[in-house]
Amino acid sequence: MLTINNLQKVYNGTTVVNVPELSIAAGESVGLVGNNGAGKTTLFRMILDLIRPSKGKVYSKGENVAQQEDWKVYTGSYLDEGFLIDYLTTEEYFKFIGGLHGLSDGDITERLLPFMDLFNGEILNQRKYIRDFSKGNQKKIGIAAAALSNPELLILDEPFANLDPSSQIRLKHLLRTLCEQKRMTMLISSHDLSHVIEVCERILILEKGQLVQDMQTNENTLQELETYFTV
Ligand SMILES: Nc1ncnc2c1ncn2[C@@H]1O[C@H](COP(=O)(O)OP(=O)(O)OP(=O)(O)O)[C@@H](O)[C@H]1O
Repeated sequence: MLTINNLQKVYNGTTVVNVPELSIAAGESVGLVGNNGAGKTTLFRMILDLIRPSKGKVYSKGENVAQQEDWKVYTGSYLDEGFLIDYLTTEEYFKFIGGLHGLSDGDITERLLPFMDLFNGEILNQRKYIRDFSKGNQKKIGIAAAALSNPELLILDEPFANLDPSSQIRLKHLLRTLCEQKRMTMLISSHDLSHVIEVCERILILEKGQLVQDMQTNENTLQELETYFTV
């Protein structure tokens, strides 16, 4: 599904991402972990062609994301509030995103049903603009919009951050369901080691822009990660 070749990003003479090679197969759920400034968001931004690499290429289903457009149809993503449209209500925003994918109002309502637990009665029919929601609720809106089209590839940057504990647990179950039932390929970054290993079958550790570990999740992974990050 995704292939990265010799990818580098350099800012002011400092290499902040340097990934010689990475392949993510269709249907895989991959968690990206790493300390602040490790380069997770920069890597996601290059995968989504939001910033251009200093060197190297990202291929989605064999297509260079910087040169072609087809990948946009089957890719859902939410990195930050910049993905939202602040002056719309939630309903208007979902309708806008759904419209890009040819979804009817009925389709949108149906696609949002699995999110109702996560929404906790605070997202729909609130008669307020997206800019007036809390950071956590904005994140819920963004994640739901990213998943609305049932994308083959879903990319989320720190989906658990800013969510209360109940919402984190609901989101964890929801993401697992999307992986298992829809066979979505998922790439998520997280500072929450226990949540990310419960959602993802493969974990990548990024340190100073380099992928230093690539492991399949098993019963020892949490302990291994905790040991790794204990300095
Ligand atoms: N536009 C930019 N100009 C200069 N340096 C940048 C820019 N964007 C990111 N960086 C630097 O690149 C490095 C990687 O940042 P990035 O945000 O990708 O890390 P991260 O792993 O997502 O961090 P966090 O966990 O804190 O969100 C950091 O040192 C950051 O300061």
